[in-house]
This record gives sequence, structure tokens and C-alpha cells, in this order.
Amino acid sequence: MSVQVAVIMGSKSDWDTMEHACAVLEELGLSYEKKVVSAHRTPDLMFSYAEEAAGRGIRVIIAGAGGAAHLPGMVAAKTILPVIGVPVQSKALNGLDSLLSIVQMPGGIPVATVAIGKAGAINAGLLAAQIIGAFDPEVQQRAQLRRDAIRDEVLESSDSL
Ligand SMILES: Nc1c(C(=O)O)ncn1[C@@H]1O[C@H](COP(=O)(O)O)[C@@H](O)[C@H]1O
Repeated sequence: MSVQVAVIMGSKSDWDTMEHACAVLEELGLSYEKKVVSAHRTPDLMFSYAEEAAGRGIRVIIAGAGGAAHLPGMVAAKTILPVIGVPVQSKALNGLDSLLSIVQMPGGIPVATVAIGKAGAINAGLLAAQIIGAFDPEVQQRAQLRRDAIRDEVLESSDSL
């Protein structure tokens, strides 16, 4: 199966967060690749990666970065694929810097920004699955089953109060 989702991150140090997006993709049976790509440190790679992604058959890009988190927005500027931005929790400012760097895109170049950190990374994986699932009933069904399981867990937790 060709790669459906690209999970990229500004540094290997983002992996503790981004692994949660990958875990969801695995759980839902989506093929993905993971890679360190940085708008700041490897700008030429970032440009070529973003430019070539659609032609390689990738459907969605999940991009995580922390601090001056320009990676998601710059990748979005160079591809027509949907880009989901994950703000990695930074040490100095707890990820507020990452969030604001990713979420405030200028009109015309969207990045779907999720919450800071692990919960955001999980939602990024789910959102990627739901985007692909809109055109793939099997993926949609798996995403629905996962959601049903969450609902059941909440109902059980309420019963056991
Ligand atoms: N925000 C970016 C970009 C980018 O936006 O291109 N490249 C690296 N970084 C971020 O720098 C932080 C510290 O990186 P190091 O741990 O490597 O010093 C990471 O959270 C990374 O995402």
C-alpha cells in the first residue's frame, strides 16, 4: 500500500508527542511515514518534501513542531494536500508559542490546528483518518468503531461512579 499519511516533525525531540499520532494511524490501519523535516534547519528538504508529497500519493500531512513552529504553515504553503498542525509543548512557554505560530495562518493557506501536545497528536491522527475515511468506507468504519468505544467507556465510567 502506498503511503497515505505523512507525519513530519521539526526535530526528533518532537517524537514523544508525534508518536501518538502514529499510534492512532496504526490502530486504524492507515499507512504512514514519519520523518524529521524542519523549515528552519532543512529548508530545501522541506520545500521538496512538500512539493512532492501529492505526487507520491500521500493524502494528508500531519506536521508537528514546537516553539517558532513554522513547519506546518510553510508546508501548507507548498502543497495542496490538507495539513494538520500539531503544536508541540515547548519548555519555555508550555506550547502557547507553538500553538499561536501554527494557528494564525493568513487567509487562503489553511492549517487544521489541533490542541497542544499528546491529546492534539491523537486528534491529528483521528482527523487524518476521518479525512481519508470520507472517501474510504472501511477507514470510516474503523474510525466510527473507535469513537463508539470511547462513548461506551464514558457511559461505563458514569455507571461506576
Ligand atoms: N519549530 C521547529 C521547526 C520548524 O518550524 O521548522 N524546526 C524545528 N523546530 C522546533 O524546535 C524545537 C526544538 O528542537 P530541538 O529539540 O532539536 O532543539 C522542536 O520542538 C522543533 O519542532
